[in-house]
Amino acid sequence: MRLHGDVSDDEEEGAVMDPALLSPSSPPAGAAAAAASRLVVGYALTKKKVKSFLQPKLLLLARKKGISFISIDETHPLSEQGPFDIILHKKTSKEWQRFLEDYHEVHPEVTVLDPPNAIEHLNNRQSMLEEVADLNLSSFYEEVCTPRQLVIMKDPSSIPTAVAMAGLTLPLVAKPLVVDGTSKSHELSLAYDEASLPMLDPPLVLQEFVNHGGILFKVYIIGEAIQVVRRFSLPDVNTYDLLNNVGIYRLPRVSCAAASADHADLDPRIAELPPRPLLEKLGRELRGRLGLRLFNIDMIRELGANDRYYIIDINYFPGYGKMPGYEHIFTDFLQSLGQNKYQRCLSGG
Ligand SMILES: O=P(O)(O)O[C@H]1[C@H](O)[C@@H](OP(=O)(O)O)[C@H](OP(=O)(O)O)[C@@H](OP(=O)(O)O)[C@H]1O
Ligand SMILES: Nc1ncnc2c1ncn2[C@@H]1O[C@H](COP(=O)(O)OP(=O)(O)O)[C@@H](O)[C@H]1O
Ligand SMILES: [Mg+2]
Ligand SMILES: [Mg+2]
Repeated sequence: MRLHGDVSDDEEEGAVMDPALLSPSSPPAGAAAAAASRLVVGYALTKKKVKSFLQPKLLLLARKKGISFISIDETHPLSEQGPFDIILHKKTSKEWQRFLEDYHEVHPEVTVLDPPNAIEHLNNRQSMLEEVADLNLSSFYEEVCTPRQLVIMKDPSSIPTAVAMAGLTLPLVAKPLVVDGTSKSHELSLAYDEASLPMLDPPLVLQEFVNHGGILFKVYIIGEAIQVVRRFSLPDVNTYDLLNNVGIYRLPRVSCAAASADHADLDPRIAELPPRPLLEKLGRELRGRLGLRLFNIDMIRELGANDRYYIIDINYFPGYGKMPGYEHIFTDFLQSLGQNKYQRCLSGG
């Protein structure tokens, strides 16, 4: 929280936009930005994430609200950069984790979004869903669960026996166990028959495929704010498909931003968004249990069981840039963190 050198909103409104602020690839110089802002946000994000997240509309609005973004140089000590009020990051290396944790020990006043060990929980497709499995969100009206799944660490030849012993029903979605930001970790396949299972490549999770009318709900969480969008997903698998398909099918990358189904002409029973109170409860519970403030949930609703929802994926710091109005929600969130910190400062806490 900058207590000196503040610039009022009125002054900011009239200010001429520095072109450097409009280009995500050339963030403002640290000291200059810090001097003009009340909230300094350092970021350590991949190039791809910088491009999708730090869009001109976010930078413009942030600037108006007295928030500046500064790129962190990971090769230099963090204490020699900034000073930061908030650090945003999505980097999976152990070195970065240690670097950040060491810095946070010395600078507990800096808000780190989010703690590296909490993020790590989402980098593995088994641990990411554990908290959901422990949730007791099912009510008289709805049920929230995860598909049954099995982890295979090695020895592909043992998969058919392991699947039979776990009582999993085919078809199965095979997903790489570790999610590390590479496109390989998103290479999924669908296994139709038991005999082909040894062709899979562990370590992976095998998850029961759930028919859901081909529509997925992406639920974005930013602190306490929740936004949900519809995306096209995989088509349902029927008995005919099951009887006539054998082998392992590589799945295309589905449910990405280009697959928006928000304006599609859909059967209302399939298109209907999950009820708001359910999403709020889910967001609140998962925020607390995961210890994270920035994530999204991929959710599907079982076809023919209109009140049963399955959570199939949770992503840290997802593609917020494709979420309608994200610039407002995100800057409001950053401001609220700044406010809380300022109040704690005033009360000597
Ligand atoms: O695992 P899934 O469910 O696919 O979620 C992905 C990841 O979060 C991607 O980020 P990352 O590549 O950092 O893992 C993100 O890409 P961007 O960060 O480029 O936006 C995608 O945004 P969409 O493209 O909006 O789906 C988001 O859908
Ligand atoms: N168990 C499942 N049943 C039906 N469809 C699924 C299942 N798991 C994944 N999918 C489909 O595959 C897509 C990608 O799977 P997901 O687990 O979200 O992996 P990623 O992390 O690569 O996004 C989902 O968005 C959904 O369309
Ligand atoms: Mg997903
Ligand atoms: Mg994912």
